Amino acid sequence: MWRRRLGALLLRSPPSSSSTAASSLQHRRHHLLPTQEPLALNRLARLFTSQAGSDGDGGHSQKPFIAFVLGGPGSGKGTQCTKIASDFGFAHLSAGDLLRHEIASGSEKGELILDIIKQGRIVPSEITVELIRKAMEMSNANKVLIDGFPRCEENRVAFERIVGTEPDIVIFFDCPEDEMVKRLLGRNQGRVDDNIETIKKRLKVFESLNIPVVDYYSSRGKVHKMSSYIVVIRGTWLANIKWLNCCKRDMNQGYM
Ligand SMILES: Nc1ncnc2c1ncn2[C@@H]1O[C@H](COP(=O)(O)OP(=O)(O)OP(=O)(O)O)[C@@H](O)[C@H]1O
Ligand SMILES: O=c1ccn([C@@H]2O[C@H](COP(=O)(O)O)[C@@H](O)[C@H]2O)c(=O)[nH]1
Ligand SMILES: [Mg+2]
Repeated sequence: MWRRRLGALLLRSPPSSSSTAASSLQHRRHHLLPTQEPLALNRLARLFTSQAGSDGDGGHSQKPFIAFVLGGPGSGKGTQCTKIASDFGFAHLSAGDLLRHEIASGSEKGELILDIIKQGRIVPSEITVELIRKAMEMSNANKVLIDGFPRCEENRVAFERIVGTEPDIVIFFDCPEDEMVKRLLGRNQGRVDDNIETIKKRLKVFESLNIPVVDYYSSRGKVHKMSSYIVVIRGTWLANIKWLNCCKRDMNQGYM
């Protein structure tokens, strides 16, 4: 009963088909793996609370449990990571936020980073990996979500070489392009890259450079593909009605 009420609360209006800048972009779906249904999502929740060292005591010498969180721009990585971090006790390290902090520090590196972010390109691996490595060390956490990294194969190789480990899992938020554009244009956080020109570039970079990283980890059985329409409430993943309808349609079309 409570689930049904929550489902109703999560009901959102269907996407508008108006001729926004978003609608000119193709709606693409990635078919690397089937998107997981709600019960399967809760297996991930169990993984977080069992295998992921939840009984650790913080100050430890063991390698932390690492989850890379990937997805296109605006797919909801930051939003979901905030919830996962508070529900499951993960440290949340956003690569984009670390880069923005570096810009805010006024360093010389920050100027280079700002220029790259404005163009929707990828910051050199040594810079990003070093920021992540330091943040991991400072957090001293035994469970870490690394949000929005690695962006490309070169990032991935640099992380594995410098930090000396692979992620335990990769969470991939699958989101249609028109939804991502709509979310980014409505985000309203004053980000220099939330404008349609940069968004188009970020989407191209995502398709050409980030998807190969997801493919690589898929081939190693590490990817948990999730719908970007899910929400996490008190440790339980719930799908909203719009996503369930989307799944039904996909099943009818033989996608799942
Ligand atoms: N499930 C959702 N339904 C609707 N809007 C959402 C959902 N998840 C996140 N949003 C909104 O979409 C916008 C983008 O979300 P978020 O910042 O989490 O994305 P992101 O993947 O971290 O993006 P970026 O790669 O640009 O950092 C935010 O305004 C957020 O509130
Ligand atoms: O590993 C990374 C992460 C981010 N960038 C650059 O920052 C922006 C914004 O990142 P978000 O994750 O969307 O906050 C991204 O478009 C890249 O330009 C990066 O180079 N490497
Ligand atoms: Mg983000």
